[in-house]
Amino acid sequence: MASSLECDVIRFVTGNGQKIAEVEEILDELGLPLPLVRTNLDLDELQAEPRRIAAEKCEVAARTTLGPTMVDDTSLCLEALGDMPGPFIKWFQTRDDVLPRMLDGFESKRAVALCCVAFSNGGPPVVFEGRCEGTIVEPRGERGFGWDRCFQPDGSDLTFAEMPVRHKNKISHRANALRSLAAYLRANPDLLDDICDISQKS
Ligand SMILES: O=c1nc[nH]c2c1ncn2[C@H]1C[C@H](O)[C@@H](COP(=O)(O)OP(=O)(O)OP(=O)(O)O)O1
Ligand SMILES: [Mg+2]
Repeated sequence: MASSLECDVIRFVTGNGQKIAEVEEILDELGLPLPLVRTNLDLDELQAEPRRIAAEKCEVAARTTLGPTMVDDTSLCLEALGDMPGPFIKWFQTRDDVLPRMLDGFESKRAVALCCVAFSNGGPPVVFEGRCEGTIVEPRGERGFGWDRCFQPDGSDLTFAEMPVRHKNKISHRANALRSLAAYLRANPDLLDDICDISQKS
């Protein structure tokens, strides 16, 4: 705790408070409590391949915030629909049961949640991808956000919205992306030189 006060900050650019809450909890759990500060910038999201959306958004954000920046862009890919809506998922969340209704008449209910976390400390962004496979089900549960009530990860009888947040944060697409980021930052501690000393935090 004390060391983070001596640190500069990383701007986490998002309009979604629940997303950054999960990111902070996952990083804590990984023993890497980065000094994140939420910055609520409404930036355009280039519609492209998911990794590029995150990279582009991070680059624009780093230029705008003029400092170390992180973004998370999350896609939900439905097998029956050729991986659509993917990054467009946000615009399909008009009703709680919209995902199961979209798959009415399709045999496959398979879905992949894909989280792309991009980080830049001024240079070109690096992107880390995390996946979580599962199935789309009728909405169940009260926790979480977005499409958590309709996503049941493989290996569980519960939707993300039914399981304790700690459990979601162990197995989620976001946790998998942040594990790769943590490994990268631990292998390249010089990247955080101006921000914080992660050796005190592991
Ligand atoms: O773990 C998740 N569990 C359930 N739903 C989720 C999750 N993560 C993102 N979501 C939702 C939010 C948004 O409807 C869409 C992704 O869009 P995405 O652009 O990444 O998020 P956003 O626009 O809400 O926030 P931001 O300002 O960081 O772009 O899927
Ligand atoms: Mg967004």
